[in-house]
Amino acid sequence: MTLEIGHLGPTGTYSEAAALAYARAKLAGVELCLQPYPNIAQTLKAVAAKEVALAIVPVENSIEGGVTMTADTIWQLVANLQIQQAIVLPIHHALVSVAKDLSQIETVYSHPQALSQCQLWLQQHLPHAVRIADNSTTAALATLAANPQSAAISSVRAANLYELPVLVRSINDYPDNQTKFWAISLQPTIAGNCTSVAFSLRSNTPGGLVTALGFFANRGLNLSRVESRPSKRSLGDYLFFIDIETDRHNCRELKSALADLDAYAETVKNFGSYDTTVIEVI
Ligand SMILES: O=C(O)C(=O)C[C@]1(C(=O)O)C=C[C@@H](O)C=C1
Repeated sequence: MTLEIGHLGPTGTYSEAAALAYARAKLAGVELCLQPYPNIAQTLKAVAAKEVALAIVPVENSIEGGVTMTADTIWQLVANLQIQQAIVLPIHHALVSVAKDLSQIETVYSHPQALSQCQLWLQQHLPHAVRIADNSTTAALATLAANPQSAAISSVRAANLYELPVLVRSINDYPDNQTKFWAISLQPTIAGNCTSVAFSLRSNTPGGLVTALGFFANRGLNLSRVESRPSKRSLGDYLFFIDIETDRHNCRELKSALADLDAYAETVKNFGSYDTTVIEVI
């Protein structure tokens, strides 16, 4: 049987590299069919619509923080998306271009996350180049061969796939650049060292968030991430995304904390419990 895995395309993205790393670590012997999608929202919608069995999407970067399209889309989709695994990938950006040197480059294309992760380098080395946000780090690569005034921020792996020269290697502003991806499907997940939940509150009142987080603190459950996103209903109204450290010794506490949160919050979405695989080299 072939397993269809959706990821941000076109081919060569870090999301595709994460999908391949996940498959090597967890799906040995399974026949794969990788499906590139034009953006992260469409990748997640493809799992919800059962077009693909699994999607690999970026969640959080060590320099730039949360990938907002992923958080917003998993909250909005009615389907009960479940995280099967987190995959942490090292991210080493390169400047890819057929230009002879930097002085020829007028435009730099990339995903907004990658442009932000290299902003100090761009400011120092290409202060006059126009930065153009694209759907992915590889979206512009097919156009670069004929265009020496343009460059893209991409991986060396992607440059090789598109047979393009790497003009400068390792241009991210901080060398320890990592992005966490989630492998998401409709399969329920109940065990793992992290549980991800999102919730909205009934009203914006003093102590509302403290009360919600207290359900976990009072039971000795540690949170490893708290992130807020606008609810998009009104200015100052937020959704909260939390990651809870879990193991087989605290599942009773987790269950009762989630029951309290369910009763207290307006809407709660539980994206499941899962483990993390850290990839050293891609
Ligand atoms: O554009 C890509 O190559 C992606 O897979 C997306 C993405 C992201 O959204 O964070 C993934 C990893 C890097 O942090 C930069 C871009």
